Amino acid sequence: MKRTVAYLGPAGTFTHEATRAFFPEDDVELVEYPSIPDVLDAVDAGHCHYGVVPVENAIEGSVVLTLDWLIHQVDVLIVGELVYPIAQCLLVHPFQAGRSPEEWTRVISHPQAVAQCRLYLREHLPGAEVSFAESTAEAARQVKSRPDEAWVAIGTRTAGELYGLHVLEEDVQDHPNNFTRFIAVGKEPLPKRNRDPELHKTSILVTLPSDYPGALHQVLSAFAWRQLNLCRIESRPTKKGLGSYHFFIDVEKDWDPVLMAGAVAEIEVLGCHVRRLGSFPCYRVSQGAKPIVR
Ligand SMILES: O=C(O)C(=O)Cc1ccccc1
Repeated sequence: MKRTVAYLGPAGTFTHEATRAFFPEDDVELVEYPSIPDVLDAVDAGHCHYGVVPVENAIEGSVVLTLDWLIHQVDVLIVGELVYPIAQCLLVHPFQAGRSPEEWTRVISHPQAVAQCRLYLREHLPGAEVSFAESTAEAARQVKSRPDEAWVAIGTRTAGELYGLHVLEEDVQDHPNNFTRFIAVGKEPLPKRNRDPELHKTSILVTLPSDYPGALHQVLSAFAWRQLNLCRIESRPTKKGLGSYHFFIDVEKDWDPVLMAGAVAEIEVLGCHVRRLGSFPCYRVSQGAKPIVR
């Protein structure tokens, strides 16, 4: 039976490219979903074996919809990570391609993509109104559906090819070295893979019992004295009141019954609630690599 993988679609999103790079095998069927919550729900409900969503971008930071949906709405494991290069392109309908910069009336994209190009848009398309779409390829589809409008989508070169749009400009993000971290989620860990990962990580979600001086310091020291390297810590509101947070903590270590289990047990003794989000292999695609979407 083919394994199914849900991704933030439609075809031609950055997530689509990242999903293909993470699952290049022929016996994997990719299934598009229109939003990040739809991908996570599809995996949680057992409609797909795995799902891929963006979680963090080098310019814009966390994709908070992904983090919050993981915390509050679904019970899935993080089973893998892929860091993928992001080159934002301006895509326009071929009928409109001859316009000058001040004539574009609307820019459409996913909020993360818009945020990665804020300086560029202020300088080069100041007259354009911004509107948001659930994904970059959805924005491309909207531009394609209105040949009479001077609209611009921000997205992948692949979307330009798939939807027959003209690539007006490439690499319009405000900073070079633009990468997004994508996670693969599932109900079960991935079977052993034949590609060696760059490293393994463990993600946990820690909720402090109450706020007292040094509470977070105590949590962090459980990792520090075991020489466990933390590569990310991110707080999100518990939604129960201002000043109350969950902490996402990524540790550069696969799960093990001594060091990792010991650190988690120590944090639990402090009265914290700890949810294990997964231990997983991490991969990276370098800048300039050709997408393998098909
Ligand atoms: O995958 C996409 O195309 C998205 O719309 C989400 C996104 C946006 C910008 C960078 C990475 C992922």
